[in-house]
This record gives sequence, structure tokens and C-alpha cells, in this order.
Amino acid sequence: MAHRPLIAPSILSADFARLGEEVHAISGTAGGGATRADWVHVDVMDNHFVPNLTLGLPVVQSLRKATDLPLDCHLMIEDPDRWAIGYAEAGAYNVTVHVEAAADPVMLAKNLRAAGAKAGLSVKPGTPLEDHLDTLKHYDTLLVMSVEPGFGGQSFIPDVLEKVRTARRLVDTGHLKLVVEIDGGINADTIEQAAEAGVDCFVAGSAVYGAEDPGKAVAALRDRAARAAH
Ligand SMILES: O=C(CO)[C@@H](O)[C@H](O)COP(=O)(O)O
Repeated sequence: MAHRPLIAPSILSADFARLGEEVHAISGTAGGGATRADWVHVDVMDNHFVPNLTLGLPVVQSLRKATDLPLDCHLMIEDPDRWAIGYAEAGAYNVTVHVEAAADPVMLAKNLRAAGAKAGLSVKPGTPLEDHLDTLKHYDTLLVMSVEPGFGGQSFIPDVLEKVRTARRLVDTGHLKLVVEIDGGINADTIEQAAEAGVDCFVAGSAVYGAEDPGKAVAALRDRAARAAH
């Protein structure tokens, strides 16, 4: 990993009634910017692709006005081919769809880029990466799920690190050009193994919003990841 680790707090663990303040808490510039998140991770769930229901486009549109941090929208929904473009048009920096849900992921990536967003592809813990390498050539980010999608606060599944190592190898050898992102159970204990395996961007929900000071938690996680990656 050549650049500094990216930390993307998941607002799934934030207080939805105080979303603006919760995003503000990870936007500070104290410590030379150390307490500032790199991306805001927004978990969109439709109660069909996953057994949970969270938020959708109107909330993303409001968040876009409330922060200048890049919005990293993770769509855990059925039929992303139909809905994902709306998130790009709403100003999301990165829109991630699930390979298990997309009908035509290559066309979807092209459409997302044409709408001005980065295109992200996510794989559930049980989905092999090898089946989707050609598709990944069309994507900017790969989101490796390290828990079953649907809920925050679950335990990290270490077996998925093999997928991270494979992706890292393919990126480092120039076969793919991707930001490698991990999501689920990332905290002070697990972030080091993920960083060693080659993750660029770390999503963390409860480890950030369960902390007394979310900004300080961002700084501490980035620091641990940076030390482990070297
Ligand atoms: O997408 C998801 C869950 O489906 C995640 O973004 C979680 O929200 C991460 O939460 P923690 O595991 O870090 O608490």
C-alpha cells in the first residue's frame, strides 16, 4: 500500500436522528487532519437483498449538502442496475453494487462512471473473487465484505483476507487498478491484519461511532493501519 490508509466510518452505527452532527464529528481537522475521515460510508439496505432496511436516496441527497466529505454509498439492494445511477447523480463519490445482485455489472460500471461517480463492486464473504476478475477490470473499487452484509457490530471473518491478498497482488502487478476496501468487524484489533493483507480503505461502524470521540477513533484506526502496512 503506497498511500496513507483511508478510513470510511459507516453511519449505520451513528444516531440517525442526529446524522448531520454525527458526520460533523468525523469531519474535524484537529491533529493536522488526523481526526478527519476520508470517506463517509453510507449503507443502503432494501430489506430484500439483505434482511434489514436503512436509508435511501433522499438521505444521501441531504448528506451531500451537509458535508464535503466524499460519500461512499454501498448499495445492499436488489436490482442495482436500476437504482445505482440515482446515487451517482446525487453526488456520491463512489457507488458500490453487489456482484451477486447486478444483472449487467460491466454496463452498470460504465453508467456509474458516465454519471460522474467511481464504480465499486462488492463481494459477500462466500463469493469467490476468481469468478469476477474480468468484471473488476471495469471497476474503481473492490469492497470485500468481512461479515455477512446486513448489520453492524458483527465479528470479522478472517478467511476473506485471502481475497484481499489476491486483489492486492493483481493491483500491484498492474492487472487491476482498484482501491481495495474492506467492510465488517473492523476495529483496533482486526485492522492490522487487514492492512497487512493489503487493504487500502477500511470501513468501520461501531469502532468509530461506538467510541466516545469518533474523530479520535478515526485517527487511531488510521495510525494502526499505517503501522501494520509498513
Ligand atoms: O455493510 C455493513 C454491514 O452490512 C457495514 O458497513 C457495517 O455497518 C460495518 O459495521 P461494523 O462491523 O464496523 O460495526
